[in-house]
Amino acid sequence: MNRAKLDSIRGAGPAILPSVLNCDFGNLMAEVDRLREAGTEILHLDVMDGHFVPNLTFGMPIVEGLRRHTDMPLDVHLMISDPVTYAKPMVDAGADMLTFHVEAVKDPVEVAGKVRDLGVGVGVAINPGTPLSELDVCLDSVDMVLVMSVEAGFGGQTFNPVAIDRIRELRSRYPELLLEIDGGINLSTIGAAREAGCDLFVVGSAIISSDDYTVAVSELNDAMMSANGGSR
Ligand SMILES: O=C(CO)[C@@H](O)[C@H](O)COP(=O)(O)O
Repeated sequence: MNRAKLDSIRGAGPAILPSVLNCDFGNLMAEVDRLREAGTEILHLDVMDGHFVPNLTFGMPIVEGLRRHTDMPLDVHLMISDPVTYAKPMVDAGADMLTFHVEAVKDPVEVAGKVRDLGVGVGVAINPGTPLSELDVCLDSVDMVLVMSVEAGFGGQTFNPVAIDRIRELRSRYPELLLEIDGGINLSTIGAAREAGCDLFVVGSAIISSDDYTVAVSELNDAMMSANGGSR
C-alpha cells in the first residue's frame, strides 16, 4: 500500500479480509461488490503459480481489473517461487500490500527491502510446518506477518491450531507488528485467533459458501469483536 493506507489499516483495529479464491470467477466483479456491500474493506488476493504451491490462480491482469473496479486496498498473498520478479508488475497492477513466503526465498531481508522500495506494505508468510525461527532474521524488515493456519495452496482446508500458538508468540515478542491469519477461519476459529492477538483475519469459504455475505461477515465480525483482543 502506499504507506498512508498501511497506517490506516494499522490504526483501524481488527478486520476481516475476504479471500476471493473460492468465489465465482465468472462473476468476479459482482462478487467483489457483494463483499464490499457486506461491510468488508480490504480484499485479499491469493496469487499461486503452480510451482511454489500445487495450484494456479491468477496474475497481474486480474489484479489490474480489480484495481479499476474497486477502491478497496488489495492485500496480495504471493504463493509463488519468484516474488522478486513479480513484485513490481503486481504493484504496477495495483497491489497495495505484497506478502511473500519465507519458504520461497533465500534472503527474506533482501526481498522485503525490494518490496518496500516499491512503496507498498510488505508482509512475510509462513506455512504451519516451517519453524517460526525462520522469520527471526526479517521481522524488523516487514510490516506484517501472515501466519498460515493451513498449508498454502487451497481454500476450504481445516484450521491448524498451531497457528494460534504462533500468533501468541509473535504478539508477545512484537507488540506492534501487524499479524494476519489465513486458512480455515470461521465462526469456530476466529475468536481464538483474536484472543491470541491477531489483527487481520483472511476468510474464504466461511463467507463465500454462505448464501448471504452480509450475514456471514456480520457473524464473523461479532465473534471476532467479542473475543478478548490479546496482549497488545
Ligand atoms: O491462502 C489461502 C490458501 O492458500 C487462503 O487465502 C484460503 O483461500 C482461505 O480460504 P479458507 O480457508 O478460508 O476457505
